[in-house]
Amino acid sequence: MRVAVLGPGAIGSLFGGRLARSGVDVTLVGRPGDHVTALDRDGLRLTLPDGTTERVAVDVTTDPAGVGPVDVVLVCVKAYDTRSALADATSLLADAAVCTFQNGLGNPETIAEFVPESRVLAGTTSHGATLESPGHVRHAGVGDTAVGNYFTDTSETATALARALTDAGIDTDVVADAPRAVWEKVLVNVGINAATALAGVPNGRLADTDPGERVLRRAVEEAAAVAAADGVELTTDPVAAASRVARRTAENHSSMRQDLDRGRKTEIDALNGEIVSRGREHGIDTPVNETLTDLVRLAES
Ligand SMILES: NC(=O)c1ccc[n+]([C@@H]2O[C@H](COP(=O)([O-])OP(=O)(O)OC[C@H]3O[C@@H](n4cnc5c(N)ncnc54)[C@H](OP(=O)(O)O)[C@@H]3O)[C@@H](O)[C@H]2O)c1
Ligand SMILES: CC(C)(CO)[C@@H](O)C(=O)[O-]
Repeated sequence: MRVAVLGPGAIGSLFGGRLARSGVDVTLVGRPGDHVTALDRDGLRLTLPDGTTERVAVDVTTDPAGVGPVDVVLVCVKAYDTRSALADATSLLADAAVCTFQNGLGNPETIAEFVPESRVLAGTTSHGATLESPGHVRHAGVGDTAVGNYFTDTSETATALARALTDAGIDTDVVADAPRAVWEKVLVNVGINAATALAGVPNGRLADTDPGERVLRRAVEEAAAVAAADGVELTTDPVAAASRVARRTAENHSSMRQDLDRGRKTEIDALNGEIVSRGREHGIDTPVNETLTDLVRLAES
């Protein structure tokens, strides 16, 4: 299997590095900058959850046209970069299945603007990765990963990708209902990310304080109503699931909190923002998500 990783940041470098280390033919496709320069010069420095660091030789380029045909493109840019990254990399998409491991809603639909729906895969991952410095990524936390076809029945490519990731040390399940998997992760992020970013608290405060618990519950309940209207049948209680993740990651600073703290753009539009716009389409009021979205946009501005 030939793989291209579009967006070799934290999660893209982790997945790409693990695949390369296990012998898969993988090319990281990034934007010019210090990180890509360091990857090209020194390989990837990957610090593992046990604290050890290894160096992995990786093929990296800023020129998608030079990569040649691939079987799978892993889309690992932030949600707000999906469309422009794919538009810059159409040469990679001729025959490839394109798989998103991004957080948020709307990524598979954006990918489907570039390839037929039968080639759109979507996954979720609870692994945690952090870009420590150019060329250096820390695998901060181990978690579950799932992948499946988003619009059609499970393809051989989805199964082969799950096997390749599992062989590379990223245990990956094939899911028949990828939209549900994506939504279930979104419901966790909708409950945790904006609230922790705005309040400046670690995730655990949303499970062990009354105001935190209230904001999480209201945001997730609104989003679950939108999921139901979107035709998604949840298999778990989404509020309990989000609270469980908040407790399990009690000391973590959510990705949105880190983004706001560092003055970076957040993925609010693909998370709570998408709940608000889909809610409007279905005639469902989402005042808590609307307020969280407005406040994060205000903080970003
Ligand atoms: N990190 C995690 O632990 C984790 C876990 C689960 C899910 N996710 C999801 O995975 C996605 C990526 O997150 P991340 O933390 O890995 O973000 P990140 O570290 O910011 O990585 C994104 C990478 O994409 C690159 N990029 C942007 N536009 C590009 C383009 N046109 N062509 C090529 N590369 C491009 C960026 O390059 P520049 O350096 O030039 O900006 C950056 O290297 C997000 O949706 C996130 O929610 C992350
Ligand atoms: C699970 C999660 C909320 C833990 O911090 C993570 O997905 C994040 O920060 O985006």
